[in-house]
Amino acid sequence: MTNSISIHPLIDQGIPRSAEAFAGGVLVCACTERPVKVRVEGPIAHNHVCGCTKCWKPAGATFSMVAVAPHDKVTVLENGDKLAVVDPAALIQRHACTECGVHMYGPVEREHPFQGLDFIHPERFQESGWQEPGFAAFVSSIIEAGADPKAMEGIRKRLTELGLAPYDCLSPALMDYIASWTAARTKTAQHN
Ligand SMILES: N[C@@H](CCC(=O)N[C@@H](CSCO)C(=O)NCC(=O)O)C(=O)O
Ligand SMILES: [Zn+2]
Ligand SMILES: [Zn+2]
Repeated sequence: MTNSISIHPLIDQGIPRSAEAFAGGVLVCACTERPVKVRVEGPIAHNHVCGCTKCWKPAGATFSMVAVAPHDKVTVLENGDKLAVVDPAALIQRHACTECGVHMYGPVEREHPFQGLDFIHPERFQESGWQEPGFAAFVSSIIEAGADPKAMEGIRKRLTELGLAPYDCLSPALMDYIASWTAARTKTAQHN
């Protein structure tokens, strides 16, 4: 019974399809008092579920749900004093609410193919209609968080059933994008 495996509470019953183009919204943390609010202006991209140990997950989830938006479209609206960077050494500078733990936005500031993008968790939007996740990244990494390696076959099967192709890194399209960026940079360096 692959149905008994919880991937993420919001998608275990099937992925909600976005009706129309998502125009952006406000991400809200889980605090009942003084919640942190972050505006994302315009659409999000590359929504996916992620099995890595670093992305924020709601209680009971095996995978996080994470997407990107351009950094200049992301603005802290309220209670930004509650935010702190989880790991200053990480590529993604995850800004988390120090009270409830929800990661609100994670900019990539270093020279990297994702530089200029912020990682966000669409499920924290107070609005609905955001682009649904399209693939599953870092699937093998759930073992690092305690999943039984013997359960992996069933988990990959369930992800596939949900329409989330499982990958142990990012999707082929994103991996090709990263490799193209690296190749272009290497070429430039060789010509200098
Ligand atoms: N096995 C590690 C993998 C962590 C990892 O590399 N995570 C990816 C994906 S996060 C969203 O897709 C990544 O790019 N991380 C950069 C960063 O975290 O700064 C683990 O599980 O910890
Ligand atoms: Zn909070
Ligand atoms: Zn992740």
